[in-house]
Amino acid sequence: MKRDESFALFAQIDRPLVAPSLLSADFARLLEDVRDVEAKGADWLHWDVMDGHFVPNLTFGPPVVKALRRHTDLFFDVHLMVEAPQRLLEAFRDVGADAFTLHIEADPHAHRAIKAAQSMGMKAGISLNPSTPCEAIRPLLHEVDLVLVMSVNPGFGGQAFIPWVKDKVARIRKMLVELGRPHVPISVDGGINAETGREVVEAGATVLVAGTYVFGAKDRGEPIAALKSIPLPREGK
Ligand SMILES: O=C(CO)[C@@H](O)[C@H](O)COP(=O)(O)O
Ligand SMILES: [Fe+2]
Repeated sequence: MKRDESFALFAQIDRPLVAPSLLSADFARLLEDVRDVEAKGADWLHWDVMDGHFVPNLTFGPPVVKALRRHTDLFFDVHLMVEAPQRLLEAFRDVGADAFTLHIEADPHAHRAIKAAQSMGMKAGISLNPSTPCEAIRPLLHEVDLVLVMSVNPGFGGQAFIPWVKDKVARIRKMLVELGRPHVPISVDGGINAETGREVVEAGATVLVAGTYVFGAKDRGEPIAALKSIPLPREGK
């Protein structure tokens, strides 16, 4: 799916979008892995940016995004697990990030950062850790373009899905419906496979981020197709 198509589609889609998480790709073959998942039907690319402070891990930053931006027209979904994420707005805009998603726990001025990201032409997302209550993001639901619900504690790939996060997805979808914004995408991130993917889609998710499940497969086309075959619940169900 091309960069400029994906957000216009949320009011019409009947299946979730699939965002392979590059954290589980082979960093020595990043371009080959990106080309592979693109050819096999990935809708977005999910970038886990970590600073060693907000989470106890370090990954990649704008230079790596820039290097791959030249090779693909996929939508770049940037998940910032960093403190003070607003410092990085320009840097990620300049290298071609499409969505800038910050953690509510990382920024007491999250609303300012969201408005700034949008004014720079990026989609703005808000993310919350498993133990952060949904209420913490409620005021922002009026204005965000994307909600990223963590279904593991952020920092690492390959962790087990936390099942009670499904209730949070359902609560956030209900809040969005009540606000008259039913098509705002909810993305779920952590421990996603065909089974957990189905569960979160039933709860209201419309984007599935998957690292280990996609990049750990011999043929990445199989997990991508399995996630894309999950039907979205019909409206009014
Ligand atoms: O943001 C994160 C981890 O902090 C994720 O995007 C992971 O990369 C998902 O990996 P899997 O749980 O699917 O292996
Ligand atoms: Fe992520």
